[in-house]
Amino acid sequence: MDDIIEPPFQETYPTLFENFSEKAADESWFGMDDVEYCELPQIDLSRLHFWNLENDEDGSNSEDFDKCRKEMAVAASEWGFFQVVNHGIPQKVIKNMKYEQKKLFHQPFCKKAEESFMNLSANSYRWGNPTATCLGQFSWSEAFHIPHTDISRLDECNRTRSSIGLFATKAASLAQRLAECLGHNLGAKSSYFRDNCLPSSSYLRMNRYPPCPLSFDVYGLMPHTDSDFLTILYQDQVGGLQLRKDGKWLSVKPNPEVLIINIGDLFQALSNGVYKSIEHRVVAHSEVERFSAAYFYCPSHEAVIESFSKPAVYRKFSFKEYRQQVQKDVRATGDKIGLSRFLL
Ligand SMILES: O=C(O)CCC(=O)C(=O)O
Ligand SMILES: [Fe+2]
Repeated sequence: MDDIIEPPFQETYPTLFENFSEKAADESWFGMDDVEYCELPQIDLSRLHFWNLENDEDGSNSEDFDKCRKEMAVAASEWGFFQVVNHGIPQKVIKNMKYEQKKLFHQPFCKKAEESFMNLSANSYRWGNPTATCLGQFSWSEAFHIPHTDISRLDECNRTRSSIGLFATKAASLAQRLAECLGHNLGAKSSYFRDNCLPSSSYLRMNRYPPCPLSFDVYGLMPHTDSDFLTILYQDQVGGLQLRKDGKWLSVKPNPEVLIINIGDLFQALSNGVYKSIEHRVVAHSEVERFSAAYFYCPSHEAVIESFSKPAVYRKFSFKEYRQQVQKDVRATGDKIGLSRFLL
C-alpha cells in the first residue's frame, strides 16, 4: 500500500467526484476528438547568435537578428505561443532533467507528500486542486513547484540536483534573452529584465499527469493563464496541451525536440495588451503518464509592472499585489480572475 505512487485524487475529494457521477456521465464538457491540432509558429533562434552576440562586431547578422525578433513579436501578439528550435539548451540537458524528474515522481506518494521531502520547502509538492469548487476546476496532476534558488537545497543525490539545476540555469538565461528580444519591440530598456528578474524570483515547475480513468471529464490541468512574463515549456511525446485561440481550443502537436514559449500575464500588461497571455490547459490521457517542465520567468515581488505606451490599458501594479489578488480570487472562487482585475 505504502509504495503506491499515485496521489489519492478521488478518495480525497469525494464530493467533487460524487457530484460528477450523479450528473449525466455522457455529458462531457470537452471532447478531445473534436479538438483540432495546430502548428505553432516556429522560430529558429540560431539567428540571434545568442552565445557570441558581443563578438558580432561587424553586424553582418543584424538583418537576421531583427527578422527573428520581429517573428517573435508577431507570434506573441497573434498567438501568445510559439515554439523555438536551436534554443541553446542541449538535448542532453533536457534528457537528464527528464530522467531525474521521472525518478522523483515515481517515489511513493506518502514520501512525496512528506514535508521535508528532498529538503524542499513545505508547499513544493502539489497535486489535485484543494480549492476546486467543481470538477471543471480540478487538475488530475501532481507537480513540484520549486523556486529557482531552492534547487540547490535538493538533498537526494548530487545528480538530481545538478541535472535539474542545469536545466533551470539554461532556461533562466534563455528566458532573459527572449524577454529582451520581446521587450526591445516594445521600447523597453535593454536592462529592464536584468534589473527586475533574478533567478531568485523565477520558478521551475515539474509536472506529471498520471493516467486518468475519467480523462474525458477531468482535466490534467485546468484552463489558466500563467502569471509571469513568459514561460519556457518542455513537454514529452504524449501530448495533451491545448490552447484557446479565437474562442476555439486547439491541440499542440507534441515535439520533444522543441521548446514551447508562452506569454504570461505580466508581458500582456507590460505590452499594453499587444502580447497575449493565452488560456491553456492539459487534457489527461486515460492510459499513459505524461511529463512536462515549465520555467516561469518572474520579476521580484517589488517590481512594478507598467506599460511603456500610453494610454495604459491596465493600472500599474506590483508583482506582489498581482499574486495576492490571484490567491484571493482562487480562494474565493476556485479560479483566477487575472489581469481583467487591473483594467482601467
Ligand atoms: O504540461 C503542460 O503542457 C502545461 C503546463 C502548464 O501550463 C503550467 O505548468 O502552467
Ligand atoms: Fe501554464
